[in-house]
Amino acid sequence: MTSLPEPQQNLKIIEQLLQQLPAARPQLVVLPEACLCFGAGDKQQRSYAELYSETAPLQAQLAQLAAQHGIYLLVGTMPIVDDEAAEKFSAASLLFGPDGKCLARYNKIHLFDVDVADNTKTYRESKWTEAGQEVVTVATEFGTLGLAVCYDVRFPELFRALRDKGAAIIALPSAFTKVTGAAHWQVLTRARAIEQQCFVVAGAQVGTHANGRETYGHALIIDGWGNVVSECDGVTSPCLATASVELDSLQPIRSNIPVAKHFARSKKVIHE
Ligand SMILES: O=C(O)CNC(=O)[C@H](CS)NC(=O)CCC(=O)C(=O)O
Repeated sequence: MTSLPEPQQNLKIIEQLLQQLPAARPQLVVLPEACLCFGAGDKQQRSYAELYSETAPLQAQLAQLAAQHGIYLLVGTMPIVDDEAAEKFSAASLLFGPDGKCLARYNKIHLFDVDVADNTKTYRESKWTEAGQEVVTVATEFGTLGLAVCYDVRFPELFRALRDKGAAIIALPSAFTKVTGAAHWQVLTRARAIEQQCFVVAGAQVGTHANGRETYGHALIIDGWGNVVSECDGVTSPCLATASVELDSLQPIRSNIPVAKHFARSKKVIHE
């Protein structure tokens, strides 16, 4: 997506995308980071933040979309507050189930306080975002889903923890910068899939946004062997990358290359 600042306009784009979904169920849809509000000023973003509640208007609309299509809908991130008076919000990833219930919330742990390599831009996400404190996995009818967001992909320890908690698929909604994306996006996402022997489903923002920011796009679905099984072209927007995958394909990879077992052993040497 090339998300706009205003949530209702983005919801319209999401509704159109969902019209194009393949018929197969169960179906997981991973939207990009900041899919409901992108390129707004900090104050404007804060003004769209909701309490985490099934009666909050945006969450109710998203729940209704998940139920209408009978899908697992992972809402990249949206601004969520736990206290109406809070200055900062969580960049929260919410999973809605096919019955419209919110099944999980993950608050982005690693915040993008970064100067991009060519010095064109500085990012200070922690100025308006509260960092997450918890590793989150969630059981679905197709196995355990692990949740991570964008810049988290540079921290393999989080992905190890998700695998330890049983993840078979890791959702990675993102909004990579054009510069870092061109250099690192595919290498990082494939590396995390290979290391943890998990599918990685990485939604992406693409194009030029309201604040002039450029994002890299190339939403990806990667299998547990590191193959790219579907990819958006980095130009078309909105765009769906879709794949039908066999979760059982992880089993031979995991038994032939037993990294989880070997890590349990080496952890003592490395961390103690
Ligand atoms: O700010 C918003 O509206 C939405 N959030 C984002 O765009 C976030 C924080 S600024 N972007 C990233 O984490 C990029 C990571 C990245 O590009 C890298 O690791 O190289």
